Amino acid sequence: MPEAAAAAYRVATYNAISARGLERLSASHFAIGKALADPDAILLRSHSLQLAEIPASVKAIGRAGAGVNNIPVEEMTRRGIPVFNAPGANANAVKELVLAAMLLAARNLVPAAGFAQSLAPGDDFDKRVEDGKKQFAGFELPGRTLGVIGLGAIGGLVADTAIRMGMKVVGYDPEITVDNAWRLPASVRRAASIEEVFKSSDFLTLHVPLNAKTRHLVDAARLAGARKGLVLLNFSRDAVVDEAAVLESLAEKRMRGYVCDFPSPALQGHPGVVTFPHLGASTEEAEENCAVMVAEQLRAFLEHGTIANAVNFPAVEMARESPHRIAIANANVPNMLGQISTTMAQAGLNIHNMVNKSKGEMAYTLVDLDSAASAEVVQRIARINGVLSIRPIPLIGS
Ligand SMILES: NC(=O)c1ccc[n+]([C@@H]2O[C@H](COP(=O)([O-])OP(=O)(O)OC[C@H]3O[C@@H](n4cnc5c(N)ncnc54)[C@H](O)[C@@H]3O)[C@@H](O)[C@H]2O)c1
Ligand SMILES: O=C(O)[C@H](O)COP(=O)(O)O
Repeated sequence: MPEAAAAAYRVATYNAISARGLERLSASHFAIGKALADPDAILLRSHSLQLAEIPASVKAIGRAGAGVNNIPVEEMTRRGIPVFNAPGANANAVKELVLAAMLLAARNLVPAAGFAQSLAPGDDFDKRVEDGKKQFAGFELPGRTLGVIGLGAIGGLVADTAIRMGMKVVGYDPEITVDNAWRLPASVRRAASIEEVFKSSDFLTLHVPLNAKTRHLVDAARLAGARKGLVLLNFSRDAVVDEAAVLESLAEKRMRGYVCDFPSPALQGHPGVVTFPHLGASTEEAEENCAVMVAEQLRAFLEHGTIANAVNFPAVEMARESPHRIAIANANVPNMLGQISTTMAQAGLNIHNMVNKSKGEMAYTLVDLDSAASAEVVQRIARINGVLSIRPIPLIGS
């Protein structure tokens, strides 16, 4: 995309982002380019973003997808930079791949297809087809139990579809949101512990983010308590599973199969393992949905300071009633608003409208002023202990 000469904002991309999303950042206001220098925002998918790639000019990061473990989120919070993602935008794509994974494991489709492809031509071709098929006889899904760990956007859809297919579903998610709980079919059984899910599942599917609590959530101890013949499905992240423990369980014929979206040297060529090249969100629809959602969120933040779907910032909306808007990220401690508004009052600035929201240890404030704040006032606010970032947001014409 050509760099607009007078663009108000610069966006550096670190992965291919769907054109439908980039179209939301109009060329008149946004210069977009691969690893563009001095960007106001970074837009990426799974690129593992290093701190050295995040210069001081960056005001926001947009992840066109769900997982943000490839972004140094805690450091961004300390710098007062929101990290946006696209919750739910690729959930259907992942759900469909999970269903495919269950079906291919139940019917031994990968080795069966390999067998059929490998048959040499010859007179007895049909006989060899019929003789060979008995090695691949499988089982059907209705009546089998699916365990779902993580009942968010993807886990919820997988649970719902499995119920519709006649499976029993047992779910585990101690941090489930009220909205996600309401969306679940009533017949999803709530497990009291993660061990109960392992014990009662024929298939177990993981839909949690990768973080300190979920790293090696599937380990040797939990697999030892799993139902014999378990098929484990991992479309979450590689490190949610201890691969060595899975390979051992497969070797001892306690587990039936491992289907995952994360190939690794240790898994290569292993019978009982099927891997895909991180394909979960790679559909035209999901790529568009994610790019459009995150581009809109970045645009709203850069142009107006409003926040939707930031993983580290509160949601903040405020109708634009003044061209003189200031956005401030600050520590969520007493008297921050008092100090900010006093500094503005001392400079003779009148607050027209204001909103302040907090999330965990940080807070975010939008202020519409009746007149412009000078660079000196902005600097004075920036120096208040606890202010993480401050940004005057001029109203740019359409
Ligand atoms: N394979 C792919 O291409 C692909 C695509 C999309 C997402 N993902 C992965 O899937 C993850 C989930 O995506 P989502 O859109 O469903 O996210 P989500 O935020 O909607 O759902 C995650 C759920 O996990 C739950 N959770 C967190 N910690 C937990 C724990 N210790 N035990 C049980 N539940 C826990 C949360 O409460 C939440 O309900 C992403 O973070 C990403 O890593 C992979
Ligand atoms: O977390 C996600 O959204 C997925 O892992 C998709 O990653 P991708 O955008 O690189 O396909």
